[in-house]
Amino acid sequence: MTAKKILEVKNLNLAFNAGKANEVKAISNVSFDIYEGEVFGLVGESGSGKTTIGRTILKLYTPQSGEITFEDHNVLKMSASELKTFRKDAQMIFQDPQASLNGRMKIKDIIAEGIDIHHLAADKNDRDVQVERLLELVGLNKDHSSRYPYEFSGGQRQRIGIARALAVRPKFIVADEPISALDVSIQAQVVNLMKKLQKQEKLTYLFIAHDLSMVKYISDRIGVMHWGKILEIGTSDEVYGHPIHPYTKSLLSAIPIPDPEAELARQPIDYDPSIETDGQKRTMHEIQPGHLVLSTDEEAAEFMKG
Ligand SMILES: Nc1ncnc2c1ncn2[C@@H]1O[C@H](COP(=O)(O)OP(=O)(O)OP(=O)(O)O)[C@@H](O)[C@H]1O
Repeated sequence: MTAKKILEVKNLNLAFNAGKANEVKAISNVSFDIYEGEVFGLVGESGSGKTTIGRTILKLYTPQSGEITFEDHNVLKMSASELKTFRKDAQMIFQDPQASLNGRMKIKDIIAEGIDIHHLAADKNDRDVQVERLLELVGLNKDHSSRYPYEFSGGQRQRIGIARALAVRPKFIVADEPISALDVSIQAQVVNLMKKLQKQEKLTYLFIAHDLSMVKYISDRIGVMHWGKILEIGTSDEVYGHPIHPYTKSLLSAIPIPDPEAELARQPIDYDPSIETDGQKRTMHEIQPGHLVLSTDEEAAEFMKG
């Protein structure tokens, strides 16, 4: 991992329907950084705010407060030309490849949409060549470029979604639960492909997932979310090997173990969320180098002893 930050998120707050009776505080004071060339995994149960963070970073939602910096540019205050570059550099891979591909468009036109918008092809032939290269890159047959999405399986459609994201040669990708809609049998293939492409194309990912084993496998560092807050951040090995926050401990204790004997002995740990609702002020404390936990000063001192 290089030391240069590609993305900095500071004190981000976002509420849907702000000020109304149905207000939902989706992100509360969230801060984290992503370094160039790393995979940062965001895990947490459904509704914890993962998708909202991903979409806010890509400027699809506007937060009430906070800062987002991408390659030293303030994302929330970009000029039109900065925004155009940002829209090329930062891409998204969606959860449901079925819903995210326009069924009436040929694969080659879906993949080349960004190439056309950003004028990245010299001519029609160059466009075709680029699409063929992308199809091969994601493990699909280049002769299938004139087919339609319905002619492909779920896993193949997600490969098309990946090719579409890569077409504009991005630097950063928000992958929002890219495998959750796929058959378990092909989830690993798609994650392996994403991992290979990340290395090969020197990409940085924000990888959103609630499947903890996949996120551990692909991520360099992990942020654990609950109720709109990031509770713990650390390297995958640290967070999985030495979880500190009671919520992370509980989350990890719920993962089934493939070994039958170990599975029988597994003790799920209950979580008492009063640690989040007692009204005390909590900030991120570095308990171990690079391993941060949302806590009061007293809790942090206890965690450090532990
Ligand atoms: N457009 C919206 N309008 C109102 N509330 C929303 C909207 N989008 C999300 N929410 C709410 O914001 C909270 C966070 O949702 P979000 O989708 O970010 O969670 P998530 O962790 O990504 O969940 P999932 O894994 O189910 O996608 C939830 O309470 C959700 O109901």
